Parts: sequence; C-alpha cells; structure tokens
Amino acid sequence: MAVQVVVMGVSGCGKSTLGRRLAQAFQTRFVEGDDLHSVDNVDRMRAGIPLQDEDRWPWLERIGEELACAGKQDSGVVVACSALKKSYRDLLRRTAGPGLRFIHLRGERAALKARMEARQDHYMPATLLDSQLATLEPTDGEDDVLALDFASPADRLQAKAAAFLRQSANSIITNASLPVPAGSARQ
Ligand SMILES: Nc1ncnc2c1ncn2[C@@H]1O[C@H](COP(=O)(O)OP(=O)(O)OP(=O)(O)O)[C@@H](O)[C@H]1O
Ligand SMILES: O=C(O)[C@H](O)[C@@H](O)[C@H](O)[C@H](O)CO
Repeated sequence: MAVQVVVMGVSGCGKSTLGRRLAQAFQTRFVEGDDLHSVDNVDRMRAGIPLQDEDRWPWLERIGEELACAGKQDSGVVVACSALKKSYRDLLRRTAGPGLRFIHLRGERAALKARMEARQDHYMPATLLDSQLATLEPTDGEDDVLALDFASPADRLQAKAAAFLRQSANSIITNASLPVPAGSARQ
C-alpha cells in the first residue's frame, strides 16, 4: 500500500522512531525532515534560537515536494516533520494532494523534557521545548490527522497508526478550500 504520511509533533515526541517503523511496515521510503533543514536553521536551533515562519517555509516546501513526488509516482513515503502550525500542515496538504495523512504524537511536557535531556547526540537543546509547545497548534478537528499519546509503547503506536492508514486509504479528504498562509511562498 502506497502511504503518504507525515509523523508530526514537537521535538522529541518520537516522530523518527515511529516514522521508521511505519516505513518498514509499509515497505516504503522514510524521509527524516530534520535532514532537509538548511544549515542556517540547524545552527539557529543548536544555538537555542527558535525557528520563525520565514525560516520554516522553504523547508516545508522541500518536504511538500517529497510528498508530492511520492504521490505522483504512487510509491509511498513516510516523513518525520514537526508541522507545528495548521498553516504549515495546510501547505503540505496543498502540495501533497488528498492522499496525505498525519499522525500527531502528543503528550505531557515533563515526559518530553526528560526525553530531550536524555539525548546526548542531537542538536536540539531541551531549552527549545517550550517554544515548540507554544508554537504547536492543536490538530483537533482536522479529519486527516490521527493523534496518539507519544508515551504509549512503540509497538502500540505503530499498530494504531497502521490501522488508521489502512482504514483511510480509500477515503479522499478534499482540501480545496485550504487558506493560503500569509508569508508563504505559495501565495
Ligand atoms: N514510544 C516510545 N517510547 C519510549 N521512548 C521512545 C518512543 N519513541 C521514541 N522514543 C525515544 O524518544 C527519543 C526521541 O525520539 P525520536 O528521535 O524518534 O523523536 P523525534 O520527534 O524524531 O525527535 P526530533 O524531532 O527532536 O529529532 C529517543 O530517545 C527515542 O528512543
Ligand atoms: O519546526 C521546528 O521547529 C523544527 O522542525 C523542530 O521541530 C526540529 O527540527 C526537530 O524537532 C528536531 O528536534
């Protein structure tokens, strides 16, 4: 089955872990969204400076291209991408087309902080967690999103996400009325 899915949420929520598992389960490509950030963006985050919209638009365009390309080729792709604001998700929806689905990993700040502090090998400092949480816009009411508690065991997250993707494989979600965000390169 050629899934077109974004695993989203704030830093440390488990996007890459679940994304890799889903890609393996659906025998499809995994794209680590962090690898598509510019060097400037990574330097900013490493220095503890939160990204702004203008830093994220070109990055989101690159992620959208990956999704659109997989959609055109019907080859499937799983992308790990924070996609924190609804306008960011809308850009990805417009670019990817109606097959796109999101898995949102969300949960408690304390557990996220502990996870981020335990990581030694990541550029993202735990001091950026609060700005990540402040930027995150809830996904409630967005029909193409399945929200899961990131603290669940990885096997359970994978099973629930895979069931959602299989179940929604044949349903088309129309995004024809998506608003165009101010400042987006896609105006
Ligand atoms: N379901 C889970 N249960 C327990 N620990 C997990 C789970 N999923 C991921 N982790 C651990 O949490 C940490 C963060 O996971 P991961 O790198 O997948 O998150 P991420 O959202 O991709 O992070 P970032 O966006 O900051 O790169 C890792 O140490 C990972 O092993
Ligand atoms: O939109 C953002 O602020 C970024 O994508 C961050 O979320 C990080 O890249 C990622 O989570 C790595 O820790």
